[in-house]
Amino acid sequence: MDGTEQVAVVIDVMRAFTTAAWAFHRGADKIVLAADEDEALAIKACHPGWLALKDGAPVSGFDLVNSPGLIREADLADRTVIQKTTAGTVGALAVVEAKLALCASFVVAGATVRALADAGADSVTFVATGENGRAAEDLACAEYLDRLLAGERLDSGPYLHRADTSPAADDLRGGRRRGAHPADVGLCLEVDRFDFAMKVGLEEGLAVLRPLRTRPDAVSAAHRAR
Ligand SMILES: O=C(O)[C@H](CS(=O)(=O)O)OP(=O)(O)O
Ligand SMILES: [Mg+2]
Repeated sequence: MDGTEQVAVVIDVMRAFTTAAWAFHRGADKIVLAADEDEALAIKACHPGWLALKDGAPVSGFDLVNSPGLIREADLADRTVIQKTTAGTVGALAVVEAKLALCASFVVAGATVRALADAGADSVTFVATGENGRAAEDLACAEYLDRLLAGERLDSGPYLHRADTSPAADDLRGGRRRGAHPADVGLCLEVDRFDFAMKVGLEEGLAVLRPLRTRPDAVSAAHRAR
């Protein structure tokens, strides 16, 4: 795609963009997305006071883990977090130059759709990040967002069920993912837990994720115009 023309929504339900939303809720000012562990640590070295977060088991040099259940206990007031994960942050970096790039999960679903409507987006590319784009929880969230954007009144139940029965959820419950909290799956399935979308863009050479407040009536206004 021509990155500068497109609107992209990058989805990682379990767990990058559920964790990111919780980080903002806990006060984070911004989240810098890093391509890998080395880059995350290099960015941290240049910015004393910034906190580094990665997926997997806790590792020396990193301050936080990619787990909503753990992040919800953290005091991140006015802090900058550098996030590196296997799937979500990699997907976001791939579309960071798009005209509008949002990072999404179920916890910011409604706000994401409002942000798209607010921007007048009539063509949206959804990017499922898990399992090379085949992750059931990400595809369920993408379909949910797409149908909401089309103006359908939806029961989230069937979409959440697909995510709840996904291999990722099974791995988390079974303790096969490192750096996890028992509440992680449940926290990833809280639809509209937060009222902000999350927008990523380039700032001084860094990919920066920030909360994006939306107009509550944006979707209904967009539908009236169709
Ligand atoms: O932290 C996660 O859930 C995954 C990595 S792993 O499968 O647990 O190793 O990363 P994400 O990019 O959030 O899907
Ligand atoms: Mg994932």
